[in-house]
Amino acid sequence: MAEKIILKLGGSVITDKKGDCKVDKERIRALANEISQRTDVFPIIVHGAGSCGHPEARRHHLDKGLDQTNRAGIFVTHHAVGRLNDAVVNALRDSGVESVGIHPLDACTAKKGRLISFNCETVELLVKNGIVPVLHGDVVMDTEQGACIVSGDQIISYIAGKIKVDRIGLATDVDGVLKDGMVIPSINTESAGELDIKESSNTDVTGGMKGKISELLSLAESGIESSIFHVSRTGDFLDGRDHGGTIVTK
Ligand SMILES: Nc1ncnc2c1ncn2[C@@H]1O[C@H](COP(=O)(O)OP(=O)(O)OP(=O)(O)O)[C@@H](O)[C@H]1O
Ligand SMILES: C=C(C)CCOP(=O)(O)O
Repeated sequence: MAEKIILKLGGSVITDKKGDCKVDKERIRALANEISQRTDVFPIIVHGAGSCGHPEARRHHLDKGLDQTNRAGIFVTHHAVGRLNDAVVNALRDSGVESVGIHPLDACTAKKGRLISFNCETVELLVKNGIVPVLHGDVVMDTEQGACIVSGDQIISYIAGKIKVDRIGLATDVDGVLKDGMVIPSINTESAGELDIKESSNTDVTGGMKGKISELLSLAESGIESSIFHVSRTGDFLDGRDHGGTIVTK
């Protein structure tokens, strides 16, 4: 039976973070092609927003919640990341991988920026029927602050707590978690405290690498490991080979 995995495609690798919603179609096509060549793994895909969501969310200060002045930001931000989601789904389907987009705005609610509900049964049934669910970071309605931005990393942490998967991998634009330019092969809560993990050099409302590590460390604390690696090593991760990146562990 195929291994069930969660694969995150970082927003930085599927968009040009310098442009305003500039989808990197070539990169997405190449990743879809990599995925289509594997029969031993079945992925649940989660992607970030990159330049299709972060600039919009920042402009409408949605990370600070909703008020009378920024309600238009819901549509604008969701629409931008929705365009990116369509591009990922279309590329997968063009490569022969049957897939469909699942949008957190429609499926989830949050409280103070943290997910409190997400019916994962739809994701499970899609997987059971051989259809790849493609989720993403999104604007989500929030019981306390009106709305918030939920990162793809938080989505991973939530669904991995509900759906049993064999492996979790995050493809990004750096080789892993770095210290003095070198990849740290493995980190846990204790060792991460000693590292200088910063946000992101691009517009990012969800904490960049710092936010990512914090989500993955809480997942690791519950016994679920994950890997961060450079996007060029995605094939290695899919095949279960050494990916040269960082393993986030307990
Ligand atoms: N210690 C560190 N090691 C590696 N990268 C770091 C570190 N500190 C900060 N960073 C920054 O984090 C960035 C990666 O995080 P970023 O959130 O941009 O990734 P992403 O894969 O695009 O994810 P997302 O889709 O959530 O935006 C790197 O490009 C780098 O600039
Ligand atoms: C900015 C939006 C809409 C989602 C952010 O998700 P991330 O790129 O995974 O942090």
